[in-house]
Amino acid sequence: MSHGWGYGPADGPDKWAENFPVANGPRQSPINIVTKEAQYDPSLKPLKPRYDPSNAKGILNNGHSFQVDFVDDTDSSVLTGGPLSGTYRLRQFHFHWGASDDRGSEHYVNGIKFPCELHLVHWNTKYPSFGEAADKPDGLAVIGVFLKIGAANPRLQKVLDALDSIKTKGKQTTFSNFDAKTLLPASLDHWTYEGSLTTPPLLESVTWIVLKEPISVSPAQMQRLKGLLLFTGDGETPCCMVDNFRPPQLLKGRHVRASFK
Ligand SMILES: NS(=O)(=O)c1ccc(C(=O)N2CCN(Cc3ccccc3)C2)cc1
Ligand SMILES: [Zn+2]
Repeated sequence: MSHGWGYGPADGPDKWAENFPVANGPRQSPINIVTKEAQYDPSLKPLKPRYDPSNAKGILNNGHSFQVDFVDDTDSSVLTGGPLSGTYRLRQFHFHWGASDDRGSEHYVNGIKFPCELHLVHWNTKYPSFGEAADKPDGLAVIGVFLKIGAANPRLQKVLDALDSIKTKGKQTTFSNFDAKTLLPASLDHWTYEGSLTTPPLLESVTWIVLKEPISVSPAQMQRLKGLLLFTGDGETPCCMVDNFRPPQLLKGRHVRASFK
């Protein structure tokens, strides 16, 4: 039983507004980042991700992607700086990808798509929990990292190797001692704008921080992602989980800022 939404013709992004009218709201994500229109903002502070590898908890096939979850009951894995005021705790990271390497990312840069995009999800500790933060305008902060086809990325390997044990929807397994910082590129230069979750309930609560520098992923590593069976629970007709991305949404007057010249 699907949870009502997906990425196919019957339940995909064009249908989401039927159950989630905020889909047509003023601050929806993702967007196409037009770099010439992004204004350098010298007031943006250096981005400071400080993650404790021991907070890694588990890896879950949630039916529309897979996510690595972190213990978030203390401030041991947090993000500060950049456009953020206050402290945001790391909750989970997940990916979006395509059936072929010509698509897969949610954000575009000057109309350019990447084969995959990593999202590291954080919530504002001014609220008592992720659930409380998730519908507040300053509740969440997501770091977006583009993956570009190139050399195999050894830092992805532990995550990819765990996928065989979560082949179908609802499966999860322990996933410990993982430093999410190793998934970030050398440069933390970024674009930032006010947006939303890119999946239902599409809550307009996300400060997006999209890194300019991609990380590499090899074609073989991309194949591992595409082999995931999602959207289905055990016993249902298996279908490969691919194309789990929402297309870019209207800017509606928003401004994108750049942390670099
Ligand atoms: N692609 S994205 O980065 O924008 C993104 C997608 C999903 C999530 C996420 O963890 N949830 C979406 C809703 N879900 C259920 C939920 C739970 C509590 C309150 C409200 C809703 C959790 C976070 C970021
Ligand atoms: Zn995402």
